[in-house]
Amino acid sequence: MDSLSLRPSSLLLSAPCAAAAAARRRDHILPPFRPIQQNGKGRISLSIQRSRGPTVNLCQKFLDWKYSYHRMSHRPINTSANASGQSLQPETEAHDAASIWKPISSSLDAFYRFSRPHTVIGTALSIVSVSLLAVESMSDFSPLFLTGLMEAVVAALFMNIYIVGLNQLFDIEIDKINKPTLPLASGEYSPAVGVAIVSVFAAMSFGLGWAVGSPPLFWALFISFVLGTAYSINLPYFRWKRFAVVAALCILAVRAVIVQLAFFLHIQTFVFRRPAVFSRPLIFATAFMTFFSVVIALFKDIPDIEGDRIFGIQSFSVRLGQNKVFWTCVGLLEMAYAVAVLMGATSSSLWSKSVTVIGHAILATILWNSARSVDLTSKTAITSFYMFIWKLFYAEYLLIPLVR
Ligand SMILES: CC(C)=CCC/C(C)=C/CC/C(C)=C/CC/C(C)=C/COP(=O)(O)OP(=O)(O)O
Ligand SMILES: O=C(O)Cc1cc(O)ccc1O
Repeated sequence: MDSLSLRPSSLLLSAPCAAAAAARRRDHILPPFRPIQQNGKGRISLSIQRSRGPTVNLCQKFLDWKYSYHRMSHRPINTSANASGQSLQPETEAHDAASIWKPISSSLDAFYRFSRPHTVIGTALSIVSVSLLAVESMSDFSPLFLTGLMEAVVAALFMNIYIVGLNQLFDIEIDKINKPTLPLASGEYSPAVGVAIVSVFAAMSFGLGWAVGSPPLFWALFISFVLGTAYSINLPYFRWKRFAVVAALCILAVRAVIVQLAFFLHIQTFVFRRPAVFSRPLIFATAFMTFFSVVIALFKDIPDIEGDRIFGIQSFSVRLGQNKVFWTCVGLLEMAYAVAVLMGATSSSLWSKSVTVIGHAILATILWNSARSVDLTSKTAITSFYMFIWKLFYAEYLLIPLVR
């Protein structure tokens, strides 16, 4: 099973050939190779495709050198006995410790990449932040609140890992071009391992959601599961990521509506047993995150134009061009900051007014200055700006509990 019944609808070139050509054009320092494979002897081997041009030979030489250097630097030096013949052993022990630690650290590293940490941080921060909107006084910081919050965060993170993991399972071939370091695309995880991880995380999320017994929490998990599945899965009428507007609506529904409303309701009605009241900061958070979700949905595809085009994903960047989408995203975020400044200015609380106005004005300025210096011809520069947008997303959730 190479990827889960992925059938690119508009293949102009044969996928492996196109992948090799695309990889050659990428501004990654990577040779045009097929996925990294473990050859069973612990050595990483790369199966080079078709032509072996000078770049490939250079890369192969570099990798051979790196491998032999790696082996040399790990070769144990015999210090098992000193001059008087006494046994020393530390090198063997150090070698054993390294051979135990290395696979553990590389599995942790692969799982870290598989979990798409920028989305995990966003989910955790957003749920903590909207939960704080339900806090009315210091006495609300009770073990009851902390338990309810922890349950919601953990269940949502499990679902987050299911959603992003399922996406990688159905995108193995696309990610070989767009995101070759993801563990399914690189071959570090087999599809069977991917299926096992996503199944376990979906089950743990629903198990926890069910055990907690909070209707808003359970529905939040269920709707996110349905939308996350429909977004990626390759079945008739699904794989909504192919349609730019529907794909953006899925992300908007979860990140703007469900996260704000359902997680607030979980704390407000299930944990605190208070009536549902949609306060000004909650409405602000939902409106602001509507802008932000659209920006994330649009922006995440800007660096991926190559693979998306080959596999028939009609993203906005594929249809309109990277430059247009980039500046639309910057414009949308600047508009959201302008609305936030205006809304802060109308606050009746002086400290909240100051924090909201000044905080958003600073973020808007930083965004503008950073956007102007991005080299739109470099995939690395666009990707790093995308990660900067996630940092603005985190910063927003630090400001939201201060909005009154
Ligand atoms: C459970 C809760 C409340 C939150 C989960 C938080 C998440 C993951 C929200 C996103 C909702 C959603 C429907 C996401 C689908 C988006 C997805 C998996 C995008 C990846 O899209 P690609 O275009 O394949 O991007 P990459 O190339 O970066 O993989
Ligand atoms: O989480 C999200 O809001 C969308 C998303 C963005 C991304 O860069 C990778 C995965 C993903 O789900």
